[in-house]
Amino acid sequence: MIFPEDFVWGAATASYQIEGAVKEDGRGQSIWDTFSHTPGNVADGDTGDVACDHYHRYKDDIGLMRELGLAAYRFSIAWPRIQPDGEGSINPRGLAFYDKLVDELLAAEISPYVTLYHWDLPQGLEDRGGWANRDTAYRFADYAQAVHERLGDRVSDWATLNEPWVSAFLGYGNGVHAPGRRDPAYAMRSAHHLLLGHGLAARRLREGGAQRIMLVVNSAPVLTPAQVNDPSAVPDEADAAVVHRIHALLTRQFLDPAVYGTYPEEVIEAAERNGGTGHIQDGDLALINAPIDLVGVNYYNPCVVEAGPGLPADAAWPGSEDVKFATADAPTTAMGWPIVPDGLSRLLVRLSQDYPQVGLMVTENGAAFDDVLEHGRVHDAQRVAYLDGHLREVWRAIEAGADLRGYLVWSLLDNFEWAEGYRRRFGIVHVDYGTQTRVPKDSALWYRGVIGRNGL
Ligand SMILES: OC[C@@H]1[C@@H](O)[C@H](O)[C@@H](O)c2[nH]c(CCc3ccccc3)c[n+]21
Repeated sequence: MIFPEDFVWGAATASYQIEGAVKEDGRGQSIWDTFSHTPGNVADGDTGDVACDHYHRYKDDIGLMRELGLAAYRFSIAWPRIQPDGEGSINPRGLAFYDKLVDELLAAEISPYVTLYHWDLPQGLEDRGGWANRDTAYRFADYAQAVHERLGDRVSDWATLNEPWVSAFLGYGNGVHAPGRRDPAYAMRSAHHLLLGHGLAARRLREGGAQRIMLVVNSAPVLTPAQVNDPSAVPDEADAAVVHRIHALLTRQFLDPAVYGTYPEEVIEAAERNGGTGHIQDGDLALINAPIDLVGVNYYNPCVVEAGPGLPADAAWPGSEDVKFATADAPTTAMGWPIVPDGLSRLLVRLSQDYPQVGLMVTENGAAFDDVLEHGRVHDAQRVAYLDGHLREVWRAIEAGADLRGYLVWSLLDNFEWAEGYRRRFGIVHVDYGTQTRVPKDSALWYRGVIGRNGL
């Protein structure tokens, strides 16, 4: 299976998960600093205070990327390094770090893919309402413009947000992520203001001459248990209604406004059930509908649902009523997520049909397994099998006509896995957090071969 000539092979990370140095060079506090330092929120009391110490080790890490032959590296910029309080004057030392990072990547002939927001909102903005406050969307556009003005001459690929669904529904809906709010009305408002921030920022980026702009979403084919292994299975009426609604809330809630300037009716209905639609102002959808070039797709597993009693209160989010999130008849990763490779091709083909105007890029795909470092090696055969299986599906989606531009594995390094802390390892490179030693796993060596052959 040989991929297109210009197919982009890379890896992805995010600022709070790898950088550490949380108080260095004027960095302000983020909601993840606050959340991780609040006892009970993160497994083992882990925080991102040190993480992979990438802030100090970025040159060596880029050397690793070069050895693996990566063509692209997706990373996120920590807003609190650029504007410690989320607005106002720019912190020159914060911006200087990313300036050096970009130059080091270019020197290694690796294309920088910048994510402007990967969840580390400045705490100062959260103190003023965070994403539930409409003003935050405008602060985000100012921040995006300031970063683009400094890096836009060398960075061509810009993602505004990483996974607004997670920011809104895990951050403000069920509170398992920062800022840990449990308010369904706030969740609906936050989802809208994140989209507004995306649209406003995308316009500033385009005005500044950005070459490619993307919105990155967590997405999945929404399937009944029977459909997981039998695509021809026909769900009953109740299950079909749940599948349709969850697809609307998980994926269409974000891609329909961005690509078409419309909300699915299921989103309006969820808002009407949770605080109303007063936050949606005339003209907002036109602002959100800023032209973008690509949709970034983060895929890990299908979303398996059937009609049922709904999530318990501490896990529920607007729209999850009457839904039972089922398990699939499939092996699982260390996260308990089902391994269903053809879910990726089914998703990519569906998105290419629903949103033919934009290209697609797999901006995250990967798996956590209980890796063992022995004699200086990590024989992560399960991760190789996971990646191999999913890459075959990416190839099939291309064969089926999807405009797939590239694949970025999650993640380059083992890192801070949000509420799971450091106990879950997604990296193709092992990190010993005690010594900060990096060891490429077998999956990294395998991936280097895939890149060298441009295929499987
Ligand atoms: O959980 C693995 C990765 C995270 O480390 C990335 O930062 C994030 O972009 C990302 N998104 C997803 C899929 C949605 C999800 C997010 C968080 C927790 C569970 C599922 C998986 N991942």
